[in-house]
Amino acid sequence: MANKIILETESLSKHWGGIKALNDISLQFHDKQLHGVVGPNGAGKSTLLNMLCGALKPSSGCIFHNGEQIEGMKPWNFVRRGIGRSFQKTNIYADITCLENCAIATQRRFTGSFNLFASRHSNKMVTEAAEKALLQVGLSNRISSIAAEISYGEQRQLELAMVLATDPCILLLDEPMAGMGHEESLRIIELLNELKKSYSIVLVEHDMDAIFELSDQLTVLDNGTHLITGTVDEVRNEPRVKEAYLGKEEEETA
Ligand SMILES: Nc1ncnc2c1ncn2[C@@H]1O[C@H](COP(=O)(O)OP(=O)(O)OP(=O)(O)O)[C@@H](O)[C@H]1O
Repeated sequence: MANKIILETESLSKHWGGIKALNDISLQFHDKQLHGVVGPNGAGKSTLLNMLCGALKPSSGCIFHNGEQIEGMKPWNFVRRGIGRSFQKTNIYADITCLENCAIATQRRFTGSFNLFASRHSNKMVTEAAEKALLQVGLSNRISSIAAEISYGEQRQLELAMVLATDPCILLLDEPMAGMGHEESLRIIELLNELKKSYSIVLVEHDMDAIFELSDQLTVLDNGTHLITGTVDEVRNEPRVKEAYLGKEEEETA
């Protein structure tokens, strides 16, 4: 039986003036699966993630989380619902420790009136959640390191830890392997293979080898339109995709 649908878009569109960044996109994201999203530059991948995390309001269409319509809600409501987002550019606070970075991320859960109840007890919970997130990404040995002083690859791992520290059930990841060397990418692939056993992951990534290895479902966007969603084999064997994207990539890398 297929895993349950945890997040869903229905005819989702985002237009800026005459630019149709995304047009009429209907997708389903399943629990404990990794759903890859690929497409050439400007296809609309980041726009999709920005709408799925509540940072951007759709021009039209709907987003459902566990069947409940959420596209009109505030971004912090998305976080509280367990929808966590990482960014293309490293988004860490450079001058403080890895633990402090994760603690700040954890506190994003406790926004608004929750701050009224800040206490030693909640501080302990925040620290424990931050430590757990660092452990999950293999950075336990960096707890007290200043973020600016760890390697670039570790900084990307730290950013993943900061998403995990918000206690998500859905991870929206925008190019977590960007700028990484081969060894560092392999570490992230291993990590995502582990994380997808517990989370629903939407992964935007230009590294095709990584996307093919990791994706349970794969969506191709092209110029704001939805070309296809299927298994990696289905997508790779689709003639339109072969010609338009993967064929080109494969030729280039052959
Ligand atoms: N704030 C904005 N105002 C106007 N146009 C925008 C804005 N943000 C994105 N766009 C346009 O929307 C389209 C989709 O952009 P988006 O960043 O989502 O693509 P992408 O697939 O993530 O590209 P890349 O792989 O280069 O990151 C592009 O034509 C882009 O120029």
